[in-house]
Amino acid sequence: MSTTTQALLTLDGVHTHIGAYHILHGVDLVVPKGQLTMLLGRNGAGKTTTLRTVMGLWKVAQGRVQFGGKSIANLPTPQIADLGIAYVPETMGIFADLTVKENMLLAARGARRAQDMDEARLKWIFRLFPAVEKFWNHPAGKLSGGQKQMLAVSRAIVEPRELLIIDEPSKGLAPAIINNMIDAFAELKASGVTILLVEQNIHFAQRLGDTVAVMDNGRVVHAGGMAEFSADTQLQQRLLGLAL
Ligand SMILES: Nc1ncnc2c1ncn2[C@@H]1O[C@H](COP(=O)(O)OP(=O)(O)OP(=O)(O)O)[C@@H](O)[C@H]1O
Repeated sequence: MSTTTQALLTLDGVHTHIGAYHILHGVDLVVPKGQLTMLLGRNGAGKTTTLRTVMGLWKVAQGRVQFGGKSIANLPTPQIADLGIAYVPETMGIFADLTVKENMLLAARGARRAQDMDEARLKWIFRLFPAVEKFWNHPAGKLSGGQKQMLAVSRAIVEPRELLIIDEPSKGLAPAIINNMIDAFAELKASGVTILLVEQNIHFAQRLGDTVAVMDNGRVVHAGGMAEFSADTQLQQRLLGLAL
């Protein structure tokens, strides 16, 4: 990372316990402003726990979490969200029985009707994710996996947010849908949003990521530029166990 790049989110020696288990063992992570950071690592490395800890869904037992220079460790989750962080969990948080429109209205605080939502923003979301417009009045539970993921991201950006945190957006999606997703994230980033993604799909990660952090056993064991990481297949093999 260049020294002129400003960090938007910083984790410093973060430890998290879940019940009796010590899961994060001193996570150091820097998410530079305006960039797309990929958080990679084998199953069980601690990626989801790291995201949940940032969002205040797990308690920070030790260490610092700073967003825009302000300490957010152990603030209540709604307060963390209000500071400008949107989080899309792996479960996506969609209400299956409600329509796409109702799901969007619930995400837009204070909006009771579609007319109350920022029209220009909604048009921009429709352009990024046409399925959201196409299935506007359909129950969200009827959408395909890819469309649900697009709805989940649309809900996260229905109001301007500085940082978007998404857990495995490409999971279970067909390659063609993943390509649409890549284009949408690239455009989101171009709009100035900082993005932190957890990924298992290395090709998705390589095509989108500016920076990369790799976790293993509750720690970040590698951090740097995605271009360098992409070029170093031995490093990928060692850290992710990928077949060459
Ligand atoms: N609610 C929980 N109770 C007990 N252990 C948990 C809980 N959630 C996660 N863990 C454990 O914490 C460790 C890290 O899990 P985490 O979900 O953060 O990993 P991950 O890197 O996101 O993996 P994956 O890619 O499989 O989602 C794992 O060993 C997991 O079993």
